[in-house]
Amino acid sequence: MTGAPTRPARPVTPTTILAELLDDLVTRAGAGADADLVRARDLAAGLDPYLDEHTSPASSALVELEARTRSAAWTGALEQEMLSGHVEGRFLAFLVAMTGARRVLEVGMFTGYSALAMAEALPDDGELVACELDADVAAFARDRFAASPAGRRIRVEVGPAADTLERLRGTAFDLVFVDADKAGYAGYLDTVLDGGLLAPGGVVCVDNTLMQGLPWTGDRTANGDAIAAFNRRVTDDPRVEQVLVPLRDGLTLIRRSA
Ligand SMILES: C[S@@+](CC[C@H](N)C(=O)[O-])C[C@H]1O[C@@H](n2cnc3c(N)ncnc32)[C@H](O)[C@@H]1O
Repeated sequence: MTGAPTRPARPVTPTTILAELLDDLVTRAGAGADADLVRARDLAAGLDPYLDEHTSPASSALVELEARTRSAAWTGALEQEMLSGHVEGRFLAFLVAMTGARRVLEVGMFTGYSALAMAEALPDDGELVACELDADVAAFARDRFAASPAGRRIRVEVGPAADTLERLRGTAFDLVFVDADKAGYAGYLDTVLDGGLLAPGGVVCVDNTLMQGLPWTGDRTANGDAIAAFNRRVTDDPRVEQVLVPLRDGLTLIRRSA
């Protein structure tokens, strides 16, 4: 990445993709656009701003982290759209506080937004272990963690998450947030469940389980297929119960079956 400003974020969630499609239709229809079409566009386009406005604000450290992520010029596999952001960050922080989690594991850290959001909700002696493959983006995140008091609760593990999870076998976490390579999701969940990584009563949160709507519409892509297969596997897995929450690009909460 470099310091040059990059393009505006593109839509990457079912709602924002829908809003963009409807906006194109309204534009194409011109002055004669059907009132119901305009209403459908406004419903879709207004949802995220409404959620933002009515969710408690992010800390100044998170606002700064997001601004720096948005203004960096990303290359290769990384892009600004990977950042989870305000509402999802608040949701994850709420889960940490609500469950009384003391130990959190994150698989896929990027610039550290969700890691720092969750760390801010941990008690003083809490710890968050964040796995990240890319050493440069890990350095970006570490720089932001150093600028926040909650950052000292975060330990970054650089390398393939599968290797880190193997090393962590037997270390229990109260909350696990999976947000890395989609093809790896099933393996991560298996290691977490079978490798002693989930504390009794612990919750696993898995991101992007709607994957831009690809599992039920549109073109086949590797990520869409991986998420479709993962969702089917979890649905059929007698070890767990789950709920798919339509937050941003979909967040599935998973716990062991009673
Ligand atoms: C969607 S981003 C994470 C976003 C972050 N959780 C947030 O809220 O801002 C996915 C991250 O997973 C990392 N990643 C991809 N494959 C990985 C792997 N095998 N092991 C560890 N991290 C991986 C990518 O480098 C990327 O930074």
